[in-house]
Amino acid sequence: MEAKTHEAEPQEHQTSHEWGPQVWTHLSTVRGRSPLVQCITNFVSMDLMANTLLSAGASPAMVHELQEIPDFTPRADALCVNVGTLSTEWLPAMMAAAEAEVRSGKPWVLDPVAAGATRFRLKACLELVGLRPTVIRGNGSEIIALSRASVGPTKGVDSSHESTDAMEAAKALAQASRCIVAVSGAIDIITDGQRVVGAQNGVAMMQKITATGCSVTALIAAFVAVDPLHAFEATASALSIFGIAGEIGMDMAKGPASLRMHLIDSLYGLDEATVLRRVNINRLP
Ligand SMILES: Nc1ncnc2c1ncn2[C@@H]1O[C@H](COP(=O)(O)OP(=O)(O)O)[C@@H](O)[C@H]1O
Ligand SMILES: Cc1ncsc1CCOP(=O)(O)O
Ligand SMILES: [Mg+2]
Repeated sequence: MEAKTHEAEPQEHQTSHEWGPQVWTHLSTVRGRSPLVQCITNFVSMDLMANTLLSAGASPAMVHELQEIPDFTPRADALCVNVGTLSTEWLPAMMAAAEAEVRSGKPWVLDPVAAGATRFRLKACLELVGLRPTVIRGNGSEIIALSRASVGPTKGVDSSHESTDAMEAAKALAQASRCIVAVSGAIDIITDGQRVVGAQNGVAMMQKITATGCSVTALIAAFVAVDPLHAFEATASALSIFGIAGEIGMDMAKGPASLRMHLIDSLYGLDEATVLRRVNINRLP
């Protein structure tokens, strides 16, 4: 039987002013509870993803061996599945872990990296979507490809679309898959198929650091782990917090490499006043 943990009555839309305290509560709860996040992710992202989770106060574990899933996954508070360096050998572990999370009523988050680049990848992503992720987070091109279930010309893991180009695709995917869909970009779009908000934190230089998208997906998993009944709000909070850390990090950075370091430091050091002042989440039409 499928456990029903991550569906609550939709709340009314809030103003940006009202989001601040909620975003701070999500971050403080992650720091206080330190959720264990199992990550089955690509080789490129493992380091930045683990460090992002640690600096936010969560506990990362990169566990991807199929034989370990039955022992390990039930102990995780959330799961992050990322198909960035997908191979035939890894897919069964991703599927088994997702099924285990759903069975134990825990949230899991999918990052469909380069979903539209190859037929193998698209088919795998569609199978994973069928296992009811709590949240899907991709860039504009990935969400469009997944929503249309189509392979096409892509820039691989990078987006050739603005996040706003994927607004309707995101809504359709959220409705069809009954999950939260987040599209990252200059404006991060978050939708449950009905409500749509935009988180406008972050800096463009974050696109020049590999695995920032992967890492914010894992951060979403940590935030949803501590508030599974409000996955929509927790997803917006995670994207906003990561963006704020990027904004503060950019004040000290000289380029992508130092931004990577300062982003992690800023995420670790975020305080309540800064979060309340900088959160920029608004309803979108
Ligand atoms: N133009 C931009 N302005 C501000 N933040 C951005 C911009 N582009 C991407 N970001 C941020 O960078 C992070 C990674 O997003 P993105 O580059 O879209 O993902 P991916 O790496 O999966 O393609 C997200 O936190 C997103 O909000
Ligand atoms: C470069 C690369 N190639 C396969 S996965 C990957 C990392 C992609 O990370 P992100 O989607 O966060 O930019
Ligand atoms: Mg990505």
